[in-house]
Parts: sequence; structure tokens; C-alpha cells
Amino acid sequence: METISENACFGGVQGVYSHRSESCDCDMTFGLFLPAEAKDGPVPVLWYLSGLTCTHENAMVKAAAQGWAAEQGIALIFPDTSPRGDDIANDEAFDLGQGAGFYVNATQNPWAPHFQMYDYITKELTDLVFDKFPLDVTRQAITGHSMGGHGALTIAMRETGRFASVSAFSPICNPTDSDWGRRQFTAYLGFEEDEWAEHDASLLMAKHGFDGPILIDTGTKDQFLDLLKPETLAQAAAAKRQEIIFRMQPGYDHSYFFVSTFMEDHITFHAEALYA
Ligand SMILES: N[C@@H](CCC(=O)N[C@@H](CS)C(=O)NCC(=O)O)C(=O)O
Repeated sequence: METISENACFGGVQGVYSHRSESCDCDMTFGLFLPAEAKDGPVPVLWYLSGLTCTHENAMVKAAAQGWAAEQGIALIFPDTSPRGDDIANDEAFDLGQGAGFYVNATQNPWAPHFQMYDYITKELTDLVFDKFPLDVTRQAITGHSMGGHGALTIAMRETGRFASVSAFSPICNPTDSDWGRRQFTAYLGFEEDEWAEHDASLLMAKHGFDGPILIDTGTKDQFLDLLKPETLAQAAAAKRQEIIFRMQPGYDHSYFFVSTFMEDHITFHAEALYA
């Protein structure tokens, strides 16, 4: 692992690190915020999964998360959204290929050799950060934005018992029935739609639900509402009688101005679960 940068931030440290990833077969970069409390021992962790076109950097500089995380003594992990490199498959569209890994393990060529983002996040990066930094493996929560909200919800529901809480900002809620999903799942996973269900938050909600609290915020002026389908997840959660706070925020769009506005609520929500 190589340290790219470390900057003092809200009494803690905002670092950027790169490492060779076996699952993605390329170098990967991630951001990690450690609060001051990490000097004295392991701290709880909030994973933040980013959306389409993002690197590790977007949320790190635009989500206004570090100050609230410092107040709660929580670390933040900002992974990248895909493998990257000139010799790695890509697509001209912004919503497929590099910057758009959709948090799945691709089985189809040309994506399969590198696009293994589910394993990268849930196994490889997990092992690395808990090995190298003072993080408490027993206290983890997860959040994300848009494609990253889809990643947070699906990973939380599949990795049973790992996360105390999950939240999402404008998540893609029903990708198997959306143009933000069907095209990408066909490319990464193939035409067998049964394989897609394990990566659809609404279908996972109907099947498993989540054993813990969920918080979801989406803006009423989100320009991608028809692709996100929050109503499908809301219906599935109601049918499951899932513990959930589901909010449509009047006037807000899809941008980081929206994400940063509600970041305090999300970090406070996760802190309650992590310190329960
Ligand atoms: N505006 C983008 C659409 C993609 C988009 O809005 N991406 C969101 C996540 S789905 C994002 O976080 N963009 C990066 C940023 O705002 O910093 C485009 O058309 O290329």
C-alpha cells in the first residue's frame, strides 16, 4: 500500500492511499478519514460508496462528511467506483465501464477480468483497511449516493450481520427494471435475469429485508427520479414492515449540494446504531 497524501482534517487525518488489487487486477485508490480518537484505539467505520462518474475523490471533497464524522468519532472510507487504466475495458457512455462498476462481480467479457467490485469492497479492501488502520471491525455501517446507494443497500442486505445500519442518498432502488441497471447488468452479468436479483435493493428487500435501521433521502427535483424508482423500494419495505425512515426532500436535486445538506442526519443516524 502506498500513501498518496495525508492532511490534517477536523482534528483527524484525511488520507488517500493506493494499492495493488488482486480482485480488480489493477492499482486502486481509496480515501480514508480517521478521527482524532483513532490515535487511542480502533474506531467505528462508515463506508461511503459513490455514484456514476465518481472516483474516491468526489465525496471526499464535496459531501461535507468529515466534520460530522469527527464529532461522532467515526472513520469514513471512500472507495473508487471501478477498476481503472488504459488497458482496462471501458465504454463511451458515462454509466458503463470505468466509473460505473455497479458493485457487482462481472462474469461477462470484456468486463470480467477487472470489474470485480463486489469482492473488492466486501473482501479485499475490507481486509486491507482493517489490517492497516485502527478500525473496529465489529462496528461498521454503510451509506452511498445513487449507484453507491444501490451498492450500500444491496451489500448491507447480502452481508448479513456485518453492518449495524445502512443509509442512502438518492439510491438506484430497482435496477432490474431501470435503464440504470438493465443495460449494465446485461453487460456485466449476462442475459440471465435471475442472476441480477441479488443486486436489486427492492428485490432483496422483498426477500430478506435488513436487520437494522435504514435511512433513505431522495430529492423531489432529482433529475433521475424515473431511473431511481424510490417508490418501488418504499413499497417493498412497507410490505416487509422494515424499520426505515424514507424521506422525499422537497426541492432537492441529485447533486452533492443535496448530499452535503443531509450528511449530518445520516452520520448522526449511523452513530446511534454504531454506539448502541
Ligand atoms: N452529470 C453526470 C451524471 C452522473 C451523475 O450525476 N453522477 C453523480 C452520481 S450518479 C455524481 O456524483 N457525479 C459526480 C459529482 O457530482 O461530483 C453526467 O451526465 O455525466
